[in-house]
Amino acid sequence: MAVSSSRDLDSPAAGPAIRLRAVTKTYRNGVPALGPIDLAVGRGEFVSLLGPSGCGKSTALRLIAGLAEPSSGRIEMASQAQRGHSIGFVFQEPTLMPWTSVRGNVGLPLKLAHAPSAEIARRVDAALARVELSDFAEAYPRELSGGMKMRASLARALVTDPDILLMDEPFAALDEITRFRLNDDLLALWRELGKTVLFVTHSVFESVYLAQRVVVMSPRPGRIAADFRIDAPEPRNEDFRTSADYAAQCREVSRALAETGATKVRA
Ligand SMILES: Nc1ncnc2c1ncn2[C@@H]1O[C@H](COP(=O)(O)OP(=O)(O)OP(=O)(O)O)[C@@H](O)[C@H]1O
Repeated sequence: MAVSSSRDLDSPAAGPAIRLRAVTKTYRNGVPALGPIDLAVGRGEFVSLLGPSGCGKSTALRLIAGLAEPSSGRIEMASQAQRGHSIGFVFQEPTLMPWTSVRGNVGLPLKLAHAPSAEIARRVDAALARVELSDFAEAYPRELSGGMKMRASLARALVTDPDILLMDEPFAALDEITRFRLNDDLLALWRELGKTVLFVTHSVFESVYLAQRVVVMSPRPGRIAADFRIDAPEPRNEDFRTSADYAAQCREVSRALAETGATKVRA
């Protein structure tokens, strides 16, 4: 089969931040992990990819980040993001280097880009302030709570001022109180910074709370089963989380997820 895969420049002025056209991914071992999927994420939009374990959500993020190539189809990015600097990636594990401080970890992408040390210091300070971790700049990862480690990881993704933030179940391993707090802080950052966010999660509740659009994926190979626009007052807060409207939208998204067969027990 002819394979056409590319990460082309879209029109720089208009168009979405990210566009996937008939993208598929089959791994070398023959596992068809994803697609075909078509997806457009608008500039400044907050979109959540929701789907069962193994449906290809992380694969989709890795393809968008350029960490892997699609087997077929095309991925088009807005011009800034094409240069790679303009994508920030936050993983489920904070993946901090244990031998250096929070400051050293957060500054790593700038150090790798050979930025001058004064600029690194300035941008690291700004990123740490954004995630409320300024007081822990000199601490080592082992001295941080799970939530603080995730804040450091988020600061590291923000330090290059990317246009696009790709987040792969970043809060899944955290306790619920910490997760709610980070949800609110992430929304505040998104409102302030206007970045395009693509946020992968297993959680219906988290996706409806955070996203403007929830894209529901079917089991592997993941395809788009439903695409919901979430209707919520701004800013979203505890009132929304406890509202009948939130509960109703969660039910609707849950139903769509169940209709994909995702919640059936598989042999
Ligand atoms: N490098 C790889 N080589 C072979 N198969 C892979 C590779 N990476 C992922 N897979 C397989 O591709 C499928 C999709 O994996 P992926 O991690 O993208 O799913 P996911 O939806 O993110 O899952 P989870 O929610 O559990 O993290 C799975 O069946 C997985 O085992």
